[in-house]
Amino acid sequence: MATDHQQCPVAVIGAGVMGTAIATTVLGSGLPVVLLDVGQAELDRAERTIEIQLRHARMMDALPSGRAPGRLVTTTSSSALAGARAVVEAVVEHEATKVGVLTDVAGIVDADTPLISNTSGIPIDTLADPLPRPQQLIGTHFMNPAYLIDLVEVIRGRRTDEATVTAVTELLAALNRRAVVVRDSPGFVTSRLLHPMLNDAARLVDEDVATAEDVDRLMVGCLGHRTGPLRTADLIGLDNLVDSLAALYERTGEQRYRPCEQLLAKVHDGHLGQKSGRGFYDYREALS
Ligand SMILES: NC(=O)c1ccc[n+]([C@@H]2O[C@H](COP(=O)([O-])OP(=O)(O)OC[C@H]3O[C@@H](n4cnc5c(N)ncnc54)[C@H](O)[C@@H]3O)[C@@H](O)[C@H]2O)c1
Repeated sequence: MATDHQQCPVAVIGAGVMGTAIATTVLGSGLPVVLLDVGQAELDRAERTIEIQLRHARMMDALPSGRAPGRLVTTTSSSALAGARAVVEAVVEHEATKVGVLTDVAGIVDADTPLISNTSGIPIDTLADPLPRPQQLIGTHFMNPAYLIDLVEVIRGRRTDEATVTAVTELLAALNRRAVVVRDSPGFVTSRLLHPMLNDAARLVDEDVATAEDVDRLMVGCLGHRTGPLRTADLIGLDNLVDSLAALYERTGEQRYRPCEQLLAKVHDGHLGQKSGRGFYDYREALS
């Protein structure tokens, strides 16, 4: 009997900030997920976080209504991804790691399975280059928190084919997500605009022009930002922000992308933002 591909799980690789939130979005839409990470501890934490995020998403009316959550399977073995409907790669923002993961999974899933990277800014064409089927790679830049934000930046690589674009926009529609499709370029649209702004905000604190609180208060109160750039940086994860800026700097040579000392020092000290309990702000009480 032929398998109905729509009923097959969505594979999510990487159970960090984004992989967990993407898994919540898919599960909350009633679709099954197989979530892979290299560490069991990350998977255990993700399972607990998904429970909380599902409740939060329902409270905020952010997911399709009237659907029972899909089934979650967690694994450290990539062979468990065989038969996936689509693969979403959400591992760290390092080109070699992403290419390794995508190459491995391309050899495991069916030949027509779309491969999706959630990279913040590494060009899709660069990631596609070493793959056996580069036409099946596409970028979906889910924003954080993915289970609350219904718009997704979709990046069509130079070689991404029409079937992949269609399969991925259909999948996003099943998640009640709207897509804006853009062309490939370092940082695409959102990271190219947002990341240097976050870097500059950290630089202002570095130069003692203003405190983190005052930078954010000005951006919220005067310019209508929702939370301010430094709270946003803490939400993203300062390690990921540094990696994303470094990836953009490496590809463009533009100084505005060079991670500033303030960010590098915080990452060096393990102050990664919300996920570690401290960043520009202190979250330890909320986490305890
Ligand atoms: N954090 C954000 O706000 C945000 C927003 C949009 C896009 N992104 C992008 O999403 C991706 C993931 O970012 P994140 O913030 O979730 O990172 P993270 O550091 O929170 O999580 C990364 C996860 O990947 C896992 N991992 C590393 N190597 C792996 C491998 N070989 N196989 C399987 N798992 C592996 C790690 O154990 C970790 O759990 C990055 O490309 C990032 O740039 C992040």
